[in-house]
Amino acid sequence: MEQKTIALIAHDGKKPEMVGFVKDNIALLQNAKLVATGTTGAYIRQTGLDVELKLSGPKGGDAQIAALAAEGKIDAIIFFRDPLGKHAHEPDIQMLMRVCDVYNVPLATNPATGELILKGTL
Ligand SMILES: O=C(CO)COP(=O)(O)O
Repeated sequence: MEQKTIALIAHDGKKPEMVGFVKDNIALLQNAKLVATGTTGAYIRQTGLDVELKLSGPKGGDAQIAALAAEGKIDAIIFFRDPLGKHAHEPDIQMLMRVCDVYNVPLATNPATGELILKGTL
């Protein structure tokens, strides 16, 4: 079976939750190729997993991941947004979610859905 590609993204207020999610699901995630926005990816690397780092979200990382999704190069996106925060790159965030809907790419925005997606994808 071909290796699946999972994108992982978390806003600052959600990075601890993302690291916890990755640790809880490390056995599944080890089977995948991982790609992440820059700062999220740096945290995930600390768990020992190999992850390709894109630019930081506010510097275009969300847009890079959206482009990969549009090209059919991503099997699922796990994106823990901070519902309490305001973001200068909000248009990029909306664009990423829109691209997921255009191309029917599974998108989880919380750990409960993220776990279901990992179990169904990996
Ligand atoms: O801003 C982000 C998603 O919108 C995440 O970017 P970082 O992982 O670089 O913090």
